[in-house]
Amino acid sequence: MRTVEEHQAAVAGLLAPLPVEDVPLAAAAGRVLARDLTARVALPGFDNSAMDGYAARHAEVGAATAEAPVRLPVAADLPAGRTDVPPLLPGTVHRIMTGAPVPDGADVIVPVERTDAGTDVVTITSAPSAGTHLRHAGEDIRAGELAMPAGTALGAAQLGLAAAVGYDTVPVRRRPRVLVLSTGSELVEPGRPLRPGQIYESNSVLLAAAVTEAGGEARTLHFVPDDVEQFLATVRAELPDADLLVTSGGVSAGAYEVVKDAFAGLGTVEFGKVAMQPGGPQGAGTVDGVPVITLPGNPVSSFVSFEVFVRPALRRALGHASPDRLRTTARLTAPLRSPAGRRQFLRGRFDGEVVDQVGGPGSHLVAHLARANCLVVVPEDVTDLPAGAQVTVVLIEGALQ
Ligand SMILES: Nc1nc2c(c(=O)[nH]1)N[C@H]1C(S)=C(S)[C@@H](COP(=O)(O)OP(=O)(O)OC[C@H]3O[C@@H](n4cnc5c(N)ncnc54)[C@H](O)[C@@H]3O)O[C@H]1N2
Ligand code: MOO
Ligand SMILES: [Mg+2]
Repeated sequence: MRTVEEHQAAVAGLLAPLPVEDVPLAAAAGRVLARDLTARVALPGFDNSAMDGYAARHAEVGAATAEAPVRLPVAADLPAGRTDVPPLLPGTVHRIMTGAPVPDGADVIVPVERTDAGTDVVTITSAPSAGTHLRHAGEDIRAGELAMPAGTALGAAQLGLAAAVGYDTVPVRRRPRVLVLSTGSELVEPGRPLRPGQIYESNSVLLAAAVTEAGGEARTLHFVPDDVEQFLATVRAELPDADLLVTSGGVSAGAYEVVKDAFAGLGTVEFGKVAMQPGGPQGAGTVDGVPVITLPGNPVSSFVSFEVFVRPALRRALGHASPDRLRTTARLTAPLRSPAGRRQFLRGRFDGEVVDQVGGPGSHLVAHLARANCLVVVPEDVTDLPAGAQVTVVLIEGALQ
């Protein structure tokens, strides 16, 4: 039996880093920076005002009070965007807006609230200390400095920074094209009538969403019954254009294990057990040179297997600096038991401090899975944990990451 780490390594080894492409910023949310990005300009690009008010010399306005105000002529008006900024001559102020360049000679911005807002002559009734409300060129980042290293996940803030330092496109790795194919003669398309013994097919949509969430491009093939010919015909038609095929079902010990049977004499897919629960039966390898990962069919097994094996491999291929989910520790609200020799990935609800187990260990408990926001990891050598014990939790809900 393989360890979780051994199978993770086998799966990760199937997927090479994807080619790099330049993508417009507006289309780059959720992508991963493939190369270091250096700042093309400093931020701020020039000394500028943090407030609407008056650029002044502190020596001339610092003593102003309501009883003894300072009155000075307004020599220039500096809206944001003004590119020709005259220097500040002694005995004058410039009216200035937030973001406008600070004129040479000014060493303080007096906010408009501390004045009578005059446009020709201004009366200043108090002034902040020297240097106040000035934003200095390069204090955020200097030109030529590393803005973001390769591997940075591009969210809102990161894309904002890329634009602010002068990029209209970013180099990112191509999204992996992932085929999703579920198997099972009991499966029926959701929305159709069910006959006794049939169930709605749910792994396709679950796995495709997981692929998308991991940064891949999912292509869902219509599920097939436990029929080797039909399975292989479907796979063969689509495989050449894919970076990865993920299947669900048909890999255990039954008489109709379609995935196992179909790949038995084909390619390099090896089937075996991994010391974990759920997600025991697994397979991985290549078919016609294309990586194939075969997940067990129980919905919770499929989900957990994707989390543990497929997601990190996809994120590595995408160049993510952090292929793993956020994990932390939590205290159990109730005792739990776990089989020896297998790492358990129980479903839990974590509130930032303690974790409740959600449902039992059964890998068919899909309603309970949907209520969980974390996986509770119980190591292979731990069989009993009392209430209050510290456990590792892996956060699986977007909102908590
Ligand atoms: N004798 C043994 N039986 C089983 C073993 C074992 O070691 N010895 N392992 C069990 C474990 S653990 C798992 S997990 C499952 C894995 O089975 P398969 O990968 O072969 O999957 P199936 O048999 O096709 O289905 C299992 C289960 O999941 C339901 N299912 C499958 N696909 C879907 C889908 N697309 N949408 C919704 N539900 C699906 C299916 O109806 C079955 O109930 O094997 C155990 N058995
Ligand atoms: O491995 Mo199965 O995935 O325990 O239910
Ligand atoms: Mg089976």
